[in-house]
Amino acid sequence: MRVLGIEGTAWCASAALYDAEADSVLIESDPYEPDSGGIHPREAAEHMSEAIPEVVDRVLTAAEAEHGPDAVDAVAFSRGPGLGPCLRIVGTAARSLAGTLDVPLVGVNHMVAHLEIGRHQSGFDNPVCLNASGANAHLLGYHDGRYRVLGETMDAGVGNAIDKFTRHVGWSHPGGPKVEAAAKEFAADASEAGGGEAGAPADLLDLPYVVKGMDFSFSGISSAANDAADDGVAVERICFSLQEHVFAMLAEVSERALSLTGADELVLGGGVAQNDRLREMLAAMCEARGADFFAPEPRFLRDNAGMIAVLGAKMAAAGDTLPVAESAVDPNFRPDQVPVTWRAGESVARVPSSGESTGAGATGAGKTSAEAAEAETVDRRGAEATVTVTGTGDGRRVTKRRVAKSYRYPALDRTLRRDRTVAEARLTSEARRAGVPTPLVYDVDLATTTLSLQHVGERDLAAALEERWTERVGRHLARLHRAGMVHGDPTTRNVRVSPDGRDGARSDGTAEGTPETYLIDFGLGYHTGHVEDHAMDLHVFEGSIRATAADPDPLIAAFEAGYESVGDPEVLGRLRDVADRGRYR
Ligand SMILES: C[C@@H](O)[C@H](NC(=O)OP(=O)(O)OC[C@H]1O[C@@H](n2cnc3c(N)ncnc32)[C@H](O)[C@@H]1O)C(=O)O
Ligand SMILES: Nc1ncnc2c1ncn2[C@@H]1O[C@H](COP(=O)(O)OP(=O)(O)OP(=O)(O)O)[C@@H](O)[C@H]1O
Ligand SMILES: [Fe+2]
Repeated sequence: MRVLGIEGTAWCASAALYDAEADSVLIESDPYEPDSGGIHPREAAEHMSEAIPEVVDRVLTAAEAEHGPDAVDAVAFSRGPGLGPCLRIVGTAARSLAGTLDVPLVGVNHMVAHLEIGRHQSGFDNPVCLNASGANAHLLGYHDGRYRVLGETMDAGVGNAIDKFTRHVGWSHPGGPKVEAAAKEFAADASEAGGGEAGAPADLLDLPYVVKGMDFSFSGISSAANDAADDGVAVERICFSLQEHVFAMLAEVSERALSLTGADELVLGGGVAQNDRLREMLAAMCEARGADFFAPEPRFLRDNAGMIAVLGAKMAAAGDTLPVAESAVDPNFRPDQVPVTWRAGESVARVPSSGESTGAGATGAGKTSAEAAEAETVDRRGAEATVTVTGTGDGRRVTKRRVAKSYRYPALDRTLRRDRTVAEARLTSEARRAGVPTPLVYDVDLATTTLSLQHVGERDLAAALEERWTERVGRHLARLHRAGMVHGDPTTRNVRVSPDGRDGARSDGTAEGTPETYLIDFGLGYHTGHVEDHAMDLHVFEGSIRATAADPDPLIAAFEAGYESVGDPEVLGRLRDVADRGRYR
């Protein structure tokens, strides 16, 4: 099968021919380059109306010269997301070409295409995908016939966040490559001058680092970078610091997604993925956890019609074509709206089956959870920390050590680990005083960023997802919020449950209460009375359920009912806004 693809969601007018038998891709592109500022939608659309027919014509001419008049078996086009005026031009061109050639039309989601080109080229079975593009930034994982959004930016796309800074300092669009060059220059100059530790230049600028579960935010960092420029900080230093913060955030949430889903493959997509430092950090993160990493070559990372044609061929082969009457474009087309027809019959995502031994490096692996619970020592590795359990029965203790992340700039890494260890010790205790079941904190060692904690629960909620537990988590978060705190990372891996315990009575029948669900891992928690921050906690918890549960709705309904019975109804109202805001424009 040969598919002609058309791309033109924002800046890149592109056409491509994918020959599935030969697995070869011919791409012809014509970028729109704004004279000043960022992308102007009207100018971009004018560019598309001139450039799309030209690139299509070039590809079609080449295809027919080689394969004759029946060279094309289907026409695929980017249906969204993107700028409405640009998308409409692409849609019109695709419909008319499919009609002229009398072949089927395929409507492709641009973000799913960014993901699938990496999966196609890597041959990975079931990877988590990080899409790092201009207008977007999100993590996708396949589960039950859809790509779920495991985490995403709460405001700008990663490229746009960087471009916002370069516009501020008067650099032309696109800013990403210029920031990369300036950051490299800063690192080279610093290392010539003697540099800092571990080969890293000294003098990282302190910028906001905002991660909430697997979601993240760039608005604070863009403004802080602009302010630094206004204050006269050298622009190369800002570029270096911007990259170190933004890409470390992306590497961290990617690691969390691998840890939560149990996946051991990561693919990278999108225009920002052309950045060497981002790829280097992700490769280092994956190597440290024993996961495989793949990023396609640059021509398939930046916007291009090659990826549209490749996914278009898979969709056409699955019979997933579009009647013209239903082929309207969608500027807000989300990746999780796409029924993944081309992976039908594949095995479903691996979800950790036991909370006792997920992730690499578990010495308890291969044992049943009962056997592991009896063992003297059990090691587990979360996304941030290694956890060792010592002792038996009620005397069990957990030693949790936040380990250094080699992908992160050393001083930033140390600060994050230290701050989170302090926050976890403090908030774990304060939450308990507010009536939320949490482990007792026995000891804190900041030099080694290690906590000694009471062992609680018999398994992670991820391994026992039931409505009766999510209802309790709702109550616990409501109580926490009423006390002016947020958890910051309330996922199904950060709730422990004791299925055999009974509320109000110990499992041995004595009067002392044994709560059935505990919140753990408060490292991203903080004090706040803002409705917005409280709503974000609920958003993160619901996201972690959607990422792993086969039937999330009843679990979420129970969670919200639990929250409602104790908490502020305004927070549940705000939750709807937060969820919508994460949806990119
Ligand atoms: C919906 C669609 O229109 C949109 N397209 C898009 O954002 O173009 P894309 O080619 O994927 O990414 C462009 C972004 O990629 C950044 N970029 C390009 N090279 C870069 C580099 N070496 N380092 C950092 N950023 C880079 C640019 O600054 C720009 O912000 C998207 O995929 O979100
Ligand atoms: N106090 C505790 N009692 C029982 N088990 C615990 C305790 N603390 C941690 N664990 C276990 O260790 C795992 C990892 O701990 P934790 O979540 O604190 O670290 P992390 O590296 O931040 O992990 P993640 O990224 O999965 O959230 C937990 O999912 C849980 O199974
Ligand atoms: Fe893109």
